[in-house]
Amino acid sequence: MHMRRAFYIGRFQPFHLGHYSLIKDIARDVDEVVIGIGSAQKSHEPKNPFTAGERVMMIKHALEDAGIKHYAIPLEDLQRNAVWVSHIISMTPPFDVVYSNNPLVVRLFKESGIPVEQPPMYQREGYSGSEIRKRMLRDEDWKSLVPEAVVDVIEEIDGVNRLKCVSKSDAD
Ligand SMILES: Nc1ncnc2c1ncn2[C@@H]1O[C@H](COP(=O)(O)OP(=O)(O)OP(=O)(O)O)[C@@H](O)[C@H]1O
Ligand SMILES: NC(=O)c1ccc[n+]([C@@H]2O[C@H](COP(=O)(O)O)[C@@H](O)[C@H]2O)c1
Repeated sequence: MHMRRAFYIGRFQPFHLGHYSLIKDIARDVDEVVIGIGSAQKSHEPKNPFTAGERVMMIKHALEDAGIKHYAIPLEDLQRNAVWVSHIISMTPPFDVVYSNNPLVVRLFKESGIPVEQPPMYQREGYSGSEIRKRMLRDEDWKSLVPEAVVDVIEEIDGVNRLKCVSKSDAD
């Protein structure tokens, strides 16, 4: 029997409850979820504090707790948007459908003839990587916006202090 798989990409800086809720929805429609960890080459920057491997840990532990079958694959950016979809396909398990709200991602996959679903956003005021990084810098509550497993990973890697350190010279 053909396994149905969906592809979903984000930077996951960090993986938050908006991503988590959406992946739980996607997992109801397909057998397995292929998660692309975008901009995998980036870390130690105000907008991208965490490494690809740390983001793999966040996703693995959060989704393991929920029993969701998935693959989390780090994917580096390319200078050439026109060949980006081929790059993604070359690095991932085969998938039948893409879920995204990023206009460029939607456009590139549609132009390649791959079906795209554009799901609604969950509580975008709080469930947003930018908002969570801002709260980390200000010592405001951010732990309620991410799965518990992600709090553990960020504490293990001293993530908040790293973000504060890399944000000192370069306002973002
Ligand atoms: N609150 C949310 N609910 C549902 N989907 C979300 C939510 N936030 C982001 N997404 C989806 O996740 C993908 C982007 O992931 P990304 O890690 O860039 O999240 P982000 O919160 O937008 O990050 P940042 O604020 O750092 O740019 C997009 O497809 C986007 O639609
Ligand atoms: N040419 C490229 O490398 C290319 C094109 C489109 C999206 N992407 C990546 O896909 C991810 C999209 O995720 P966001 O929705 O979080 O922006 C980002 O990491 C972005 O850099 C890369």
